[in-house]
Amino acid sequence: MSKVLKFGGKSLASLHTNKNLLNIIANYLETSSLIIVVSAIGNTTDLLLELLEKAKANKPYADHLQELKALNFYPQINTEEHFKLIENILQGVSLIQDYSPKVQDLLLAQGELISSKVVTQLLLNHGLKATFVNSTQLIKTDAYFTAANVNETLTELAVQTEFEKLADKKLIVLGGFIGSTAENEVTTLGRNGSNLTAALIANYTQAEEFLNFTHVDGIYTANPEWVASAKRIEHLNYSEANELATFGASILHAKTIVPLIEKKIPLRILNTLNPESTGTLISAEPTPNGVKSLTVLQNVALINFHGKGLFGKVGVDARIFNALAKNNISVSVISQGSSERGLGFVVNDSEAASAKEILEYEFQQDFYTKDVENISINNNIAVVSIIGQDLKSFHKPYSALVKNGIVPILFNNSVSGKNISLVIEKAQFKKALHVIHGQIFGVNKTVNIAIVGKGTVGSVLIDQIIASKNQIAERKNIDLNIFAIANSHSVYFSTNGFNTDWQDQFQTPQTNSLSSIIEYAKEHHLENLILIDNTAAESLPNRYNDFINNGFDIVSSNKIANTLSFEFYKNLRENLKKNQKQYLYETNVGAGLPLIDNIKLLHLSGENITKIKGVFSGTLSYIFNLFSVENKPFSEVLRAAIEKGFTEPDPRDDLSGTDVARKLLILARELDLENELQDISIQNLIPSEFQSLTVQEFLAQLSGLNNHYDDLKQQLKSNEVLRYVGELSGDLQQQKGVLETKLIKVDKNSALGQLSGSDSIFEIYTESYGDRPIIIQGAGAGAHVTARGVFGDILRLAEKK
Ligand SMILES: Nc1ncnc2c1ncn2[C@@H]1O[C@H](COP(=O)(O)OP(=O)(O)O)[C@@H](O)[C@H]1O
Ligand SMILES: N[C@@H](CC(=O)OP(=O)(O)O)C(=O)O
Repeated sequence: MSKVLKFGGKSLASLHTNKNLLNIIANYLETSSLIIVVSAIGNTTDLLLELLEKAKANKPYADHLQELKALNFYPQINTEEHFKLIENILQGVSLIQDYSPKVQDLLLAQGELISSKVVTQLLLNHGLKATFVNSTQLIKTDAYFTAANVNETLTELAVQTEFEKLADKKLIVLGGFIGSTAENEVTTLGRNGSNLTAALIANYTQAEEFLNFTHVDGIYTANPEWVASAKRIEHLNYSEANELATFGASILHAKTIVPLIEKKIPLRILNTLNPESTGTLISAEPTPNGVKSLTVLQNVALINFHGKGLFGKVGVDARIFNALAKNNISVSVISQGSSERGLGFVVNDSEAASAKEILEYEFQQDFYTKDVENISINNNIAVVSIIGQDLKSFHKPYSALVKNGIVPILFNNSVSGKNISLVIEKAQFKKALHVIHGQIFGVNKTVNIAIVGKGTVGSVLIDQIIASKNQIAERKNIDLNIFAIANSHSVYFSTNGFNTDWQDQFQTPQTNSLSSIIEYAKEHHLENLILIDNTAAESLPNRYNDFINNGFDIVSSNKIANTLSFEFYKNLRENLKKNQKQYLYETNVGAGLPLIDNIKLLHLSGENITKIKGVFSGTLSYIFNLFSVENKPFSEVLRAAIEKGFTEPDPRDDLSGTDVARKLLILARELDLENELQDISIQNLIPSEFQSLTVQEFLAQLSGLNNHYDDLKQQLKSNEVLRYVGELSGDLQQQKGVLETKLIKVDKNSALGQLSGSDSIFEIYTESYGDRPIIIQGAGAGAHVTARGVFGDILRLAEKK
């Protein structure tokens, strides 16, 4: 018994330096006779096709031809006969500026004819007695040039007759991919066809094994060129491998597996360049259930057949598929959706136009009676197949896709095996692969983050994410990848994600437009997108919808979006709902304190929140905690707060009460109250004569505030302290609540009175808790706690993705 060994183009690419091919053949030859099937050397087939196209366009091609000659040069092998033919064909094509599929096949076949002669000579030179066989004589096909169908009876006969004659030869070499018609016109079996040649020879010679030497370590869970985290598969059964081949895993020709099944010949995919790898075994042995791999068909088109009048009528489908089959057009995915959508099916894009014509002819009578309305072609699609997927658990990859803005145009599960194919927009196929692969194979899912704002909170957050990245990857299987960092005028990108030295990673901004973040994500097929807004910018919230429409969730420490008009607030939420996206802003009130989520949950669970009251501002907390108990003028306390960096650059932004009012409004809207900022009664702590000063003037005159605040302090009883509070009350079942911010006197033994440092406190009164409010208290400001809070929101989103 013999073994069939097939070597792909890349395995032959550097024959002079690469000893692996010789070693592999010599090793196997010690224990078995061998039939070696070879593809054309390197990218010869692609070069030949390019030459044809150049000649057809009447462009110069001499350089290209030279490249081809160099690639196929081997001493002692006279390639003149082949190159004469190649040059003649190209001259002819240049003259008439066209070529037929028959001419294409004759030209391409020269690649495999040369390589099989070269490999024979190489083996002979190394003392291995190799015999060359011209495979165009063995593989008999129909005349469907460029993708000819093998005539199995004639081929079996030809192979067996030839191999009987060669019974005493232990090492035979032949070219894959090529054959000939009954009239001896040269044909090819379609791209990657050498695998099919090898499988047929294995069948007809009853080989014990088919070893397919390629340049990757085996079959992977997805094309490793597209999905870097794809894993090698140890074992596939025939039916899985067949689905894989049929649905586009270009590592196998679509028809490779069938000839092996009949005689149960095992196929092993191995790597010529890495002989250590055990590769992938394909055999009749059963394998565990579950998804095995993802494949893509790219050169396809979707035909939509609209014919409401015909549905329900017997025999329509048969008419469609018979008409196509008669013309040798095969259909890979079929979906008969709702009657409005008619029937959709996928064909090779090169056959789409003739498929349409054939059907228009077949159904001309039905067009006339208006039973068929329209037959259209969509070339802008790809088919992603999930091999091994059953319908039971399909909802998971499906919803992962939808969350990433990829809505399949149609899908079906194959009749031939466990496999679901999705027709999607061509531009989205790589992203779809990443999303499904991450979802199914439990390998880490990547969450791609763009951070706008690299001030105090922004930069602390970036450091925090980078520092915790590895732990999160290990514990949660989530890879947090910061792909963009921006401020109001510059955007910086990093293909592999920013890391510890992120500050040095961007010396010059790559662009200044925030839209480029969206473009970059599209171009790089990034999935699971989050935009972080760590700015205080008024303008950025207006861009949120752009990001949401393009697949981003939003996390924001910026309060603006929640405090613009209620109309804006509502529209944003409607758009989030429409796009199934989320917007988290836990840090908008109380920085890192778990406030908003708790209020949301209480409200959602039907708990009637009757009042929320508290010290919402860490800055004002610090100022009045200190001022109330220490014997210091107000200006001195305020200066201490400024020096500690607790205030905004202009402290009047804090003292005006607007920040507290915004927080109050955000909480009110969580309770479904439709208040506007203007509805809030805000006590401005700046006496009117100080309100129109410049910042510098104001800072120079702080002591002017002392009299006013001393007066207030005088009025305090011995057990009282001052607190600046926000309060939300009224009938909260109504559309609007009563919202006010004010400086009040409280008992120093009360919860509010006991507040210290720059802590915030929130008292949440509800019907069930009566007059004992839920109290949330702690550091309510500061870059570190705020960044932690934003980080918490990111993780919340990442886990749901
Ligand atoms: N699931 C998959 N596993 C491994 N490789 C795949 C897969 N799908 C597609 N490929 C592609 O198949 C290529 C190998 O097949 P091919 O080019 O025919 O090799 P060769 O020319 O060496 O025979 C790889 O470069 C890889 O990109
Ligand atoms: N040379 C042909 C046939 C083939 O199978 O090649 P490879 O084994 O290198 O994919 C092609 O490029 O399509």
